[in-house]
Amino acid sequence: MEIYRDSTWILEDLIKQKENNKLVSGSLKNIIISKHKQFKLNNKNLKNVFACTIEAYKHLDVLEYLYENMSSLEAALTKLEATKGKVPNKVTLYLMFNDALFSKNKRVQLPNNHYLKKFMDSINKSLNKQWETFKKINKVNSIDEYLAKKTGSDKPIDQPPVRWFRLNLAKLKTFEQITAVKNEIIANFKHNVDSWKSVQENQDCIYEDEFVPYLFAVSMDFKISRCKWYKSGQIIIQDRGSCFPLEILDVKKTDYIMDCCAAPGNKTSLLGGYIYVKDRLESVEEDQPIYEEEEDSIPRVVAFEKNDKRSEILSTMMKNAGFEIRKFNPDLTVSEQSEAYFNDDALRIDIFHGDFSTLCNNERNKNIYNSKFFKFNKAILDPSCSGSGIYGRQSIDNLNKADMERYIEKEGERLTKLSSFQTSIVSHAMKLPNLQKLTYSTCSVNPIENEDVVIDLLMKHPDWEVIPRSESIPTWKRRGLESAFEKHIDGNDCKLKGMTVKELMDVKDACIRLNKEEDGGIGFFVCGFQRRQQKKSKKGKK
Ligand SMILES: C[S@@+](CC[C@H](N)C(=O)[O-])C[C@H]1O[C@@H](n2cnc3c(N)ncnc32)[C@H](O)[C@@H]1O
Repeated sequence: MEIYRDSTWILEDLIKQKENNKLVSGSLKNIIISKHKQFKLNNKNLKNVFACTIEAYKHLDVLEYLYENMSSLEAALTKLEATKGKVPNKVTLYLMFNDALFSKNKRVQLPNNHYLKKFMDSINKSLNKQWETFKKINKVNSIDEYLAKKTGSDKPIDQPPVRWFRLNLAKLKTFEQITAVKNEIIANFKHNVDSWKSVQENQDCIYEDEFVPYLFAVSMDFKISRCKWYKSGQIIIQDRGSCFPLEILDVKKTDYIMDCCAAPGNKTSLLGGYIYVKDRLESVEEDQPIYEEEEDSIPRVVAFEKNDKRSEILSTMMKNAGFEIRKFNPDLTVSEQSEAYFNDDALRIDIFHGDFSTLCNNERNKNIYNSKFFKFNKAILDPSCSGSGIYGRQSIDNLNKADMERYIEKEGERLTKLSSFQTSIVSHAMKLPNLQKLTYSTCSVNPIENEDVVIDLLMKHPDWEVIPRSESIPTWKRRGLESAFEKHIDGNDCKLKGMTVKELMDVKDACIRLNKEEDGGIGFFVCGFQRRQQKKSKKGKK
């Protein structure tokens, strides 16, 4: 009964959101997990509660119809109240109806002698009869057909076409080790193919990416989490697009880099691997350590995260990935430090549990900027976004879209807010005097969060320009969305202040898009920016 009780709380909350005209956003899985935590529910039931709630939520209108139209229900409930003195509420009934009609074994999850199981058995016939009527009215043969008809989607599967993983350079201490693990992984597959599409249906194939070093794609059926390299932390699951910002940032040994919106930390750990390793890989002797002693103990990578829980996740992820961490609170006290943080050969990452946009905003924060942060010359900005490029949202998006008018209105408001937040956080970074290069990225496919933000930033910050295509993964074909730039052109003129049509098209070319599925993974957007070189004055030239 605990499963139905917990699922009832969560489903009631989701229904309330819907009734209050709030669109449910994010993946349904994450919503349910967070509600599970919010209500402090029994973790052992999470999997069942998840399945039970998600299915009932998807079928809500059908369950409402059955509840309203089953003529014998009222009498059966009255009888139950007379004998037991209690009746399940409407939402619990929805959940039990859903299990009885649409679960795999078409059974409610209760022991045979439970009074509610007996109650459900007593109404089972009329429930099925009402469901038959519903199918007839809607001219469908199954619940899946009904959902497909309602949402206009014929795609029941919402998962990436392949799995991507990369070597974790922080755990591979010599070039020899890197090569050995890479070769061992490849040898585990029968075929080393030259396109990610070839691995899709074939568990025997592996693809080594041509754009990101040490990144591989394998079939979705290959269980990465079961293999020894994953268990030992030598490989990390990371989508292709998510690795692109670091390729554009062109990490050098002399860099000091901020990851301004870091949790859960996929890009931070990739960055950590690159900054301590990458530019030494080519020249290093086979059996020599790839890490050199640092000249000082000033952190080279700092990661900001303002959310409490996500900041915890970030620290755990960094430790698991092999980094020594030091963690600061918003009041700038050290809250946690790995024992080996100050060891000479430690790969250090500093984590700031605080709001990046307050950096340098007041006297106290200026002090930090003027000390440790003074050296930071590059930044990654991967702020919160609508997540419209990620997987696991299809059912929730389709449900929202079924109510199209409300969807368009609410989604429009939400995207406008997100877009102005995204512009403001990158704007803040652009004002930090020592920053020379940064990347802006989202896992959204909406131009308002992507190309529009890029244009907005260029208009607000004439001292910054985009990193040109020639330095931004030039061979990647899919660049900025045509329509997002065309709207700024009037005949032969660019409507944007101080920009020619040619310059605008160069901006389009500097942007990179990865289309969901078509490019092998999540939908992703990234654009690099650099501070314009100061033109030398005539006096200086002389
Ligand atoms: C899209 S996620 C980052 C994903 C991460 N870059 C990765 O690759 O794993 C955005 C993160 O930025 C955090 N965030 C949003 N605004 C922030 C701010 N002003 N300061 C610091 N972190 C912020 C959010 O809490 C969220 O964890």
